Amino acid sequence: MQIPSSLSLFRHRTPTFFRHRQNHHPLLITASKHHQNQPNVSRKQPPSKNLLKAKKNLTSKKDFSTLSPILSPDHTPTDLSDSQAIGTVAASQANFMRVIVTTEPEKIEDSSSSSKVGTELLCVVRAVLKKIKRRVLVGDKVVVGSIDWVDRRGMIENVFQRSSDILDPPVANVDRLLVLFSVEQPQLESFVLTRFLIEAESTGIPITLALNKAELVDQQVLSDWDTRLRSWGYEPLFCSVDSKMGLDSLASVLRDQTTVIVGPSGVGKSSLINALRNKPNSQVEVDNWFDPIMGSKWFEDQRVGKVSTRSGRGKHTTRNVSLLPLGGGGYLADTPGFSQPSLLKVTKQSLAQYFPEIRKMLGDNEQAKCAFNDCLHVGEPGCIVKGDWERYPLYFQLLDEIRIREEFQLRTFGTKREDDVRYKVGDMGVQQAEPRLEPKKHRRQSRKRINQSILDELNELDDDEDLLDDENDPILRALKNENL
Ligand SMILES: Nc1nc2c(ncn2[C@@H]2O[C@H](COP(=O)(O)OP(=O)(O)OP(=O)(O)O)[C@@H](O)[C@H]2O)c(=O)[nH]1
Ligand SMILES: [Zn+2]
Repeated sequence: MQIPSSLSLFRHRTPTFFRHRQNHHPLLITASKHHQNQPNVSRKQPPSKNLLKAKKNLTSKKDFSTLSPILSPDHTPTDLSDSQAIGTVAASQANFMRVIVTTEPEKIEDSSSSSKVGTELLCVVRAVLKKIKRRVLVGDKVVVGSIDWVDRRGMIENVFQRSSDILDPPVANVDRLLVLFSVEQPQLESFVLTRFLIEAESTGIPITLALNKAELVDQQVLSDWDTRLRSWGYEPLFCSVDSKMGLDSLASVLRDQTTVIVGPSGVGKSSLINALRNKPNSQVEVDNWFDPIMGSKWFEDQRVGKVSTRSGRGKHTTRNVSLLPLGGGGYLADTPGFSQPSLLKVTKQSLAQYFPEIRKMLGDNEQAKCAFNDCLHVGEPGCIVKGDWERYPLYFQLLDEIRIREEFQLRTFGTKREDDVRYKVGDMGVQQAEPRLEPKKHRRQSRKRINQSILDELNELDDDEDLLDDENDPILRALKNENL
């Protein structure tokens, strides 16, 4: 078994970058206010020896004032040390993240012959980020520190603010949604397509609409769809993975961007992902990201599908997604997005703005606004949205569906705002709604509570010892060694 030299991950507890920024960064000062004193914690149950050491380290030595500020997306740190770099999280598995370096310290660039940009680093997430619930997602731009350039390891120290994040699949900083349908097999159907488009529009992320399997129908059918979809407000790209038609245009649209493909089953999403990666007839690469570094045996043991003895449920069952680097630059998520659009983020009031046709009617007529601000555009007097467009009936149909859902929410939870309800996918994938707790900012965590949650999390690690036993887990072993 290959044992990574993860010791080096833990050497620099307080990276110079953060110490430096603390002097002038207002966000940092706010963020660190509540954590300045040393925590004073009582323990409920005796944890195992090695974790006890880890806890002691966290609760006595850790300086909480270095809690990381949220970095603005276009902030470029000029004071990166030799062991720091900026990168993009391309994949995550168990406790590890694969980060591709995008910006390196200038010193490194000068002194070494080859650039470190593009280097893949195997990283852990700095414990304090987990404690303050700063989740690191695939797609996140991050600061990596404590880098060992030889062994290609590091520790994620901070996360830049996201331009967007989507939940299905969980990816940050998505630049584009590629809505993929096929003209045949399965046949293109306007209502299903509209549902996907509305769901995509509701993310606010730019959309490209592509229609695959174009080789299966004649030119007339393509041109009819082209006319129709243009009247909806889209410029469809026709393509065929089989005949390679249109793949170059698609590749150039996706260049230098992070893209998630969405669309129904069977339209060719996986085939297209493979084609754009020039990997004909191969499985989408998901599983071997970490193997070269971790050694597959060890990694297998950490994988999805292990069943917890306690809960009887699978652990780590969250969907793993990786960003696959595209030849011409940019990334493609290997996991297609929302296979069944739920439209849960869409309200009666917001639905209209997700129809380009309605947007155009309202936008084109600066002074000709609807008589009422909250007009639903269903034929109210003074409404400027007339019924002379193809998808008007579909708008009604979706409005009806959303109205029924909102009434159900109102009856069940006393609120119809999507934000107040969260949906848990329960057994057998059935969605269950439950009222959301008060937003976090109204229940600011006390220091004691934060400290307790640190201990709780470490206790959870204790509980998970079947999964992360210290002899086999390089990180726990490193922690243990460091504290000896
Ligand atoms: N005729 C034709 N068939 C295609 C084309 N692209 C993909 N297919 C076939 O369509 C079928 C479905 O392709 P997939 O790539 O699995 O589709 P998918 O969208 O990933 O499907 P799910 O995994 O169910 O979501 C496969 O049999 C492909 O070979 C194409 O351009 N033309
Ligand atoms: Zn109106």
